[in-house]
Formats: sequence, C-alpha cells, structure tokens
Amino acid sequence: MFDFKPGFPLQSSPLVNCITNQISIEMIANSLLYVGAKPIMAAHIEEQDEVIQAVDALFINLARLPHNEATHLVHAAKRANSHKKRVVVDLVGYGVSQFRNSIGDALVDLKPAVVKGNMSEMRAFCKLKSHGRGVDAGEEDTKADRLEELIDALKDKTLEHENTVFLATGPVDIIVSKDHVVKLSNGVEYNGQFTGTGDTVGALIAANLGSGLHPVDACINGVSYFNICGEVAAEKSRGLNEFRFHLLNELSLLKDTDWTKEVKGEYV
Ligand SMILES: Nc1ncnc2c1ncn2[C@@H]1O[C@H](COP(=O)(O)OP(=O)(O)OP(=O)(O)O)[C@@H](O)[C@H]1O
Ligand SMILES: Cc1ncsc1CCO
Ligand SMILES: [Mg+2]
Repeated sequence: MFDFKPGFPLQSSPLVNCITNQISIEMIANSLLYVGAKPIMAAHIEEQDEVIQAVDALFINLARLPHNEATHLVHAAKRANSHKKRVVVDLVGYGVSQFRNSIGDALVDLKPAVVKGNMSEMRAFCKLKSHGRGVDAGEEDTKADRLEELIDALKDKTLEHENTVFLATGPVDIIVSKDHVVKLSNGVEYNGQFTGTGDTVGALIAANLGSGLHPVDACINGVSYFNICGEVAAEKSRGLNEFRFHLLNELSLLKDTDWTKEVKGEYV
C-alpha cells in the first residue's frame, strides 16, 4: 500500500480563504463544506490583513484577473507570509499572456507552500514547450516522456524554491519537492473534463495545509481524494453532468470509508 499521511476526514475544520474566479467559485466553496472545511471567498485588498489572521490557509487562483485586481493577489500572498499562513498558488492559464505569467512569477517568488497547475501550465511555467489551449492542457503534454522532462525541470525549480512543493495534474499527476518525487494515478478521464476541477483540487490541498499536513501529503490527499471520488462517480453515472453531480456528492461521503487503500501512488 502507498504510504502517506491521510488528511480526510480532516482533523480540524480549517477556514480557507479562496481568491478565485467567478467560474468555479461556488463549486470550490461547496466542495470545502462537503469535506468538512470552511470557505471564505474574501477578495478585496482592504480586508486581506484581517482575513488572513482569521484563516488557516489561503488559496490563490490566477484564473481570471479582473481590471486592476491582479496585484491584489500578490498583496494577499504577502500578508499571508507576514502572518505565517500557508498558501497554494494555482497557475491557471500560465502561458496565455505575458501579463498573467508575470503575476504568476511574482506569486511563486513569494515562496508559497504549493504551486500547482495542469501539465501544460506547469510546462509553460518551466519554459518548456507547451500545448495548452486557454486554461486546458494539451494531450501531448501528458505523455510519459514529457512527464520525465517536466519532473527534471521542476527539480531545478526546487533549487531556487526549496520550501515550495510543485504539483502538475493530468492523467498521471506529479509532485516534486526538494526531497521527493511522487506520481499519482487515480481518476478517470472525466475528472479533468468539466471546468474548475483543478481549482477544486487546489482548495482541497489548502484545506489539508490548514489542518496541519505537510505540503507533499496535502497534495497527495487533495489529488487522490478528488480522483477517487471520480472513480466512484463513474460507476454511478452516464454523461459529464451526472458525473459532476456524483463526484461532488462523493466528496462528502468518501472520507468515511477506507478510501486511502485505493490510492495509486509511488515515490520515484
Ligand atoms: N485523463 C485523466 N485521468 C484521470 N484523472 C485526470 C485526468 N485528467 C485530469 N485528471 C484529474 O483531474 C483533476 C484536475 O486536473 P486538470 O489537470 O484537468 O486540472 P486543470 O486543467 O487545472 O482544471 P481547471 O483549470 O478546469 O480547474 C486532477 O485531480 C487530475 O488528476
Ligand atoms: C478560468 C477559466 N476560464 C474558463 S474555465 C475557467 C475555470 C478553470 O480554472
Ligand atoms: Mg487549472
């Protein structure tokens, strides 16, 4: 059996601030509630200092950068550092524009606990050739040899960012930290085929950080729990929208089962 520290059921009910996009904000808030965490979606720059003191972790998502608000993300991450609260940065759409890349780079420079994205976003972040389209990964970027290339590039990143754990999601997910490389392989194709699934995984990781897990374990739990919920949902549904319903429902149920036995992972 794959050895990791289980995070679900959560040991505490962490309060997580999510600065995220209008597309998946409701799904993220409800997903946190379904697993027993508490969401707050406070985005205004003026309240970040007080909010960060009240919460257990911060999830920041690059998905949509409204006029004049991009620098607010950097401000929020700085407040989190001042108050020693851990941060997950989701590099949604990295590679789409120089502007987005510059905000992503500024956030990574603040040494968040976890930096994540899909395979194409993480390849673009590492300056590797990327086949992403908008916020979706390109299939070519998920091939086995491309994964090895990305693992090497992320290992180089950990030399400059030794306290950050990098996660790239896809059919096989890779986690790269200073000391570990992990591959995870649960889930079904549908897991990545409705919008905001990566965002939801990011919020689940933040919840695990908020309840005190090591960032590598937080990533293993966030990805594997979400993907196993997908495996269960696939047995019960036909079509993407029914799948989405069952997956989200399962977020509230799977934690009370022996789900950790189903985790397919390896340290490489
Ligand atoms: N083909 C697949 N098979 C199994 N699991 C998958 C597959 N594709 C994605 N996943 C899983 O789905 C989740 C979301 O990953 P994905 O890479 O699609 O995120 P994303 O592109 O950032 O999503 P979004 O931007 O819509 O929020 C992850 O947990 C990942 O492991
Ligand atoms: C930002 C964004 N744009 C289209 S869908 C989506 C949410 C996935 O992150
Ligand atoms: Mg994404």
